[in-house]
Amino acid sequence: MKKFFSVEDVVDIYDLIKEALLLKKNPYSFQHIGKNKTIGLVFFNPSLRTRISCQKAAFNLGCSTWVLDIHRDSWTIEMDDGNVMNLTQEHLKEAISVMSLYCDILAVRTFPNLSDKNYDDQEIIFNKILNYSRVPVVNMESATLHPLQSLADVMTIAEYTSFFRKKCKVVLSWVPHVKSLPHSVANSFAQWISKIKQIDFTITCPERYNLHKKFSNGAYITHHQNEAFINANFIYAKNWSSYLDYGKILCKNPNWMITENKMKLTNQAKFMHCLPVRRNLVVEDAVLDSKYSIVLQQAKNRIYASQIIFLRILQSLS
Ligand SMILES: NCCC[C@H](NC(=O)CCC(=O)O)C(=O)O
Ligand SMILES: NC(=O)OP(=O)(O)O
Repeated sequence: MKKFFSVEDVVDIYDLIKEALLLKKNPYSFQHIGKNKTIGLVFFNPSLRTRISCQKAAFNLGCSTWVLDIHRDSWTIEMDDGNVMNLTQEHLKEAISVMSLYCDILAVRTFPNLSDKNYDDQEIIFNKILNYSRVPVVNMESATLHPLQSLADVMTIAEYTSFFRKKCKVVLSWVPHVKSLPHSVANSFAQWISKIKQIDFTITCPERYNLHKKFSNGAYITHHQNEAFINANFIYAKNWSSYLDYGKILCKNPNWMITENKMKLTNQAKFMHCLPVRRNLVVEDAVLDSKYSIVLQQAKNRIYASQIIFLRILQSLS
């Protein structure tokens, strides 16, 4: 594997999930591969899980890591080309080129601006980073996708379905939020799920909240949340801002929150969320604290999702 931007960089997703689950059983089996290797983790946005699970994954492979939180620790970075840099201190071009000299894999988080749809859709920043880096780049959540999260999510579903032996219904449900949030987690989840043929996939969201067709292709889409929940085996809750009215918050209706009563419509569905989650805005305490919630299993699988990706890249280096 030469880079990890999306599911399209994966040859066989079933194989990848299987190997990641094997790593979970035997996390130190490839400790030799990371000897004298370094993974650089660069954050243009906050993180808890991605940052620490990637560090743990690297540790499991015998690699060292360094982390740079751009806004807290570094110079102000100029992202655009051709500007007179009166207000910014270092250009992305030098910053990424230099950082890539200090590691063997460069993992980067760059959220969308949510104001210029084309700019975000074309992944301008991530593509510049790919271009400037001398080493393979891993996506830790970009303008449109969060593939490490989605890999952990499909691994979690695999664990609860005896590796997809049972057909299952997965529902991605939009939920309310007070902030304008990216589409990356939802897009990426839809993209990965659509590659697994045993999954019957539904997306439910308010009017004008449909995701880009490129990612939601193949899903059954309904604006009636209750209808979507019937017979569901997994409810994946996530807020995103409107895609059509790009980045806008058009709905704050609290009736979209996931409640215990709504979960009763399902087939004893497991509750999933990528975290961080705002309690009693997105989901009721009673659901998050119930035995149906598998958010911590998802978070744990973030380690092995990163680990299998780092492993595949390290194997391709040697
Ligand atoms: N990496 C997981 C999700 C990150 C981000 N959530 C957030 O920014 C929520 C923060 C808040 O609740 O203010 C998102 O939706 O893409
Ligand atoms: N789920 C996830 O990516 O969490 P962080 O934003 O805390 O890394």
